[in-house]
Amino acid sequence: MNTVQPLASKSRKLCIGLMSGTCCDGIDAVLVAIEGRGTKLKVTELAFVSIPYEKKFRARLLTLSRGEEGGSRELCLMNFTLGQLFVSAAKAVCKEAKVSTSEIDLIGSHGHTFYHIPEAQDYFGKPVSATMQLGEASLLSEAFGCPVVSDFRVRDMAAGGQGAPLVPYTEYLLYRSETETVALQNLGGIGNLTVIPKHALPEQILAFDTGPGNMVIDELVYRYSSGVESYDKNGDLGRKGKISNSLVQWMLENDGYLTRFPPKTTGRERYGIPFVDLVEHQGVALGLSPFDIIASATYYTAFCISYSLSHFCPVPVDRLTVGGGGIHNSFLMDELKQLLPHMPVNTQEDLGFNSDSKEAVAFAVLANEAIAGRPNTLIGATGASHAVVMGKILL
Ligand SMILES: Nc1ncnc2c1ncn2[C@@H]1O[C@H](COP(=O)(O)OP(=O)(O)OP(=O)(O)O)[C@@H](O)[C@H]1O
Ligand SMILES: CC(=O)N[C@H]1[C@@H]2OC[C@@H](O2)[C@@H](O)[C@@H]1O[C@H](C)C(=O)O
Repeated sequence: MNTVQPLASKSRKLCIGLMSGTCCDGIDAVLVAIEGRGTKLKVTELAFVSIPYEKKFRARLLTLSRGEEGGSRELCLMNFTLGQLFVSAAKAVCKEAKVSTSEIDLIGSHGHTFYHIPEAQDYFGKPVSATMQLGEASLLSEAFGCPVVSDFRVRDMAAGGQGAPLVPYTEYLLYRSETETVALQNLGGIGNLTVIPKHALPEQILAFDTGPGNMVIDELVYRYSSGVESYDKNGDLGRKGKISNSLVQWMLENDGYLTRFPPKTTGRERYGIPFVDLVEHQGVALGLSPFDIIASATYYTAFCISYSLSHFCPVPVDRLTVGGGGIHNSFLMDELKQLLPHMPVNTQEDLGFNSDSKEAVAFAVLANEAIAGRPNTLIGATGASHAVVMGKILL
């Protein structure tokens, strides 16, 4: 018997979406009311909270995920510790909305991407894709007593996909247009682009990771502020520097990801500390100041987006809508607009959406589709052989 069926048919559900992104800055929790599903979906945001990780905890999580220290015991503990933090964030968003936890119908939790290797080799030398999201969802199930959907990416990988990006399916449901070809750029730790041609069918949508979003900028700022700041607030530091063509050219030549054709996805494994070490070393060798290096890294993020739009887009784009925390970096936004002089660039806010809650909303929506047994992936985003129902359902 399918015990989620009555819930799947409920006309209006109160759902929580939970996300910890590649910036590793904390947990985003959103409470939404969801009516309908598929192209009939209606989502109303009721409350949103972002609970930052404590500095020491964040540093340990990053160290552990780089595999430099820690072992099986700590990995096991981290899964449950994150699970508890997800419970606290979910409770906090209920409090913010003045909704009791017993009123929640459904939770969709992305967890935290601990490691993601879409193109690896297994022990026997065969190609394999693997990914691991932490944040034990059973703790949410126990705390809220409602169905919880989690661990979305693995099912897509099992179907031959890269397990990312997943938000584009929800962008298709919420942002498609009958009159325009819409492109959506997310500026999180990683940048990712979705192109939705006008009147598109799901299989006509293209989405992929463009390269670094804020990840390289954040790490540089962290270093130059001796750990006091973790991002370039409003882009003020980058704006003080001068973009170095030589450093940008060097980044381009040493990137190895940007020029590859989609489907493709990337993460901290490529643009994390080892990459930043090289960028910083090269910047110093070129005689650049910290501000110049931050400015050049910021420009590079914008360059990757404009390169991706001009090289990989199958159809002309009518407008670009940007979301994710990077919209608050006005230097980055200005550079992006300058690189795309003929394209209208706006933000999610201009369309009445919240940039910061978008990914958390997406995982509530993906959970809502999963409990109805509806495929919730796009093959043009992940490269899977067929669309699948992602998410493990805890009843
Ligand atoms: N006021 C601000 N000024 C400049 N940058 C900001 C500001 N606020 C947030 N950011 C940037 O946004 C980042 C967080 O963005 P977001 O929460 O969208 O990333 P994420 O969800 O962790 O990443 P991903 O989408 O790759 O998983 C911060 O690390 C910072 O770089
Ligand atoms: C493996 C992983 O966590 N990938 C993230 C990352 O951060 C942004 C980009 O790379 C995107 O592909 C994905 O996240 C969003 C939520 C997604 O799946 O759409």
